[in-house]
Amino acid sequence: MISESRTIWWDNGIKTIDQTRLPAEFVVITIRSIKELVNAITSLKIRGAPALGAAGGYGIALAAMRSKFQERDGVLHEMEIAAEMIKNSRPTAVNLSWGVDRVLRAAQEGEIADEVREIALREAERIAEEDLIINKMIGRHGAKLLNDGDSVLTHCNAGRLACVGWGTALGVIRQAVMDGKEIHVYACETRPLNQGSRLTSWELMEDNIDVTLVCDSASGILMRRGMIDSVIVGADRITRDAVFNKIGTYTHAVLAKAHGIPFYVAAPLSTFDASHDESEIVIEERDGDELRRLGVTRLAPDGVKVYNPAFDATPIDLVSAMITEKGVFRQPLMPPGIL
Ligand SMILES: CSC[C@@H](O)[C@@H](O)C(=O)COP(=O)(O)O
Repeated sequence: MISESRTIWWDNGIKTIDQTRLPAEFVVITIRSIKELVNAITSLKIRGAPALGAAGGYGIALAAMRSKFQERDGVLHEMEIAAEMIKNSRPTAVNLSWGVDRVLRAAQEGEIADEVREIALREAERIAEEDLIINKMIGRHGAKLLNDGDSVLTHCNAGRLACVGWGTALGVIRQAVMDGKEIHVYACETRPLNQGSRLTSWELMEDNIDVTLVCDSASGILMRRGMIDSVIVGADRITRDAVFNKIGTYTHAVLAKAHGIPFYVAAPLSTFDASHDESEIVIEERDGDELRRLGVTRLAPDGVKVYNPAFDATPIDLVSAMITEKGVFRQPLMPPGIL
């Protein structure tokens, strides 16, 4: 049975699965303040571009609901302050600011405070509901690229946990399996925070999809031995010239090119940012302790210098096709209306 349940929803606050506790524990948390939301985003309790889009939208609704102001402008002002805090919590994934701005823009239409609140929550719900529908469309378009018996390599977690449901890269795989194809997935562990081992392998096993966990640097041997038919990853932002995704994605893309293996990027149109080039995008750098330690276990000498970028940029000429809700795009790679 393939899971269609939602990973983020509204119920007197933002409800979501705490992804830092998987796979050991499945815990649903309730976020009731902007401070808690920013903490949940920076600590990766909520993560993955489309899930961040929904969280950003719900965050603005939360700011509206919690505002004590009786006047429209007071509520909107508090929402704008919250918007800045939320957007600054993770700079690379464009969906976060996209979700925040979309709800903020819609709420401007409200003429009185209560109407602002009502519109904000309605728009946030719309983003979440649309995400599920869009991911299903991505899945249906992308599944046509996979053949019965294929082995697919994926990196990080671009599954239902990273979205409101279904997933982008994993949504393509889910759909292919639902279509009756036998698909085998190699999930890269995704150092340093192990989204591949903790989340992707858990999620696929829950759905009885055949998955083998490999360390990130095993992709070369797998490709050289002819064990990979295609690579499918998600994206945090797609500029005119590059795909930003979890650190390590670029390495798989270069290897795929060298071995003549298709490298696919599955993402909604909301992840495309055609107004920028690679050079203009800030890549989030995270705390060095993510490499120095694993929980309480020391992995490196205390104080060793660490460079810990959370994402890398893959030049788009390494991408074989973009899989979006509007279809699969090869030449040109950018969907119509994006540029
Ligand atoms: C559909 S999710 C696409 C990306 O957001 C995903 O591949 C990724 O890189 C997530 O990084 P993370 O740091 O775990 O938020």
